[in-house]
Amino acid sequence: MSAQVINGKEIVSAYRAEIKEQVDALKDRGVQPGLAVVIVGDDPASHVYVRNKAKACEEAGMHSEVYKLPEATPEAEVLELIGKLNADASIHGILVQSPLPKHISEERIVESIDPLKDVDCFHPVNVGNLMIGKEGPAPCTPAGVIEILKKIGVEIAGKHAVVIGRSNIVGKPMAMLLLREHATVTVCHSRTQNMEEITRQADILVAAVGRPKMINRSHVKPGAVVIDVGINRLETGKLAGDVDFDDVLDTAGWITPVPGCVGPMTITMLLRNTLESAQRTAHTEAVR
Ligand SMILES: Nc1nc(=O)c2c([nH]1)NC[C@@H]1CN(c3ccc(C(=O)N[C@@H](CCC(=O)O)C(=O)O)cc3)C=[N+]21
Repeated sequence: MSAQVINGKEIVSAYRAEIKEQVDALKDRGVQPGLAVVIVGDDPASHVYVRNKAKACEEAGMHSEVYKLPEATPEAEVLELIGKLNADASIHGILVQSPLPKHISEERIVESIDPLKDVDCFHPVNVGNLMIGKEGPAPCTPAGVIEILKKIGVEIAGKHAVVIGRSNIVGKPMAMLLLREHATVTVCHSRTQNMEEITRQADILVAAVGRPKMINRSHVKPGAVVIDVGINRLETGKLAGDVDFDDVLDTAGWITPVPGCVGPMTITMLLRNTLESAQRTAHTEAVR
């Protein structure tokens, strides 16, 4: 038996159509959601992603601004720009693309963003709110994974979900969102012993390691849902996930392709977070 390959394109386009409807409804009330993306330096991959984000915004009827700053920009200048964007009523979401040049502190940058405009959900206030289950944004990649699981109709509650990776942007918030959905959650990482034994217990396996094709059939329980968060550019120029897709195909029950699933879904969640931020602003203004 072969796994069902999750149709990312279909899920993404349906989701974005729903977002666009809500954007149109908000525009009728005089508010156009706006996203500002700040990119410092000239990492080619970052520029591709930033272009994709701006394009997705425009297609959804949102306003988008991209600030491309040279590699040598002093941190103070980036902070000044963020200060302006924080105060700009036409901007509801601010995203500072990582990685940043070494002379700039990611921590100071993230903490300077107004938590209400933090559509990445990287600000400590939003990370804390996520931990205690408060309303607000969720980080785009893990939020996208949850939406994918819901769209294919797999039950999360009570299932064993194993997350491989413990980064602040994917692994940790992923575990938290799965817990919110009532999964039993295990987090594996580079120091985990007998990892295959653990991952083979997973009903839902999320790979967020950042190493191409590391996960193969020996890690996967027959019939498991395998979600591949990895986006690794190979020397050939091709993209590879963290999962060895061909090897796992006959074992998994469901599997996400790379490219074409978690990546575009991440951008879709960025649109959702920006929309919701704009909706909250519109609501606050209406009740004032
Ligand atoms: N502050 C910040 N927030 C981020 O969300 C953020 C970031 N910095 N830095 C970089 C990573 C990476 N990331 C991707 C988003 C979409 C695709 C995507 O759409 N990928 C396509 C392929 C695109 C291609 O061909 O390269 C796909 O998987 O099908 C990839 C990567 C967001 N990131």
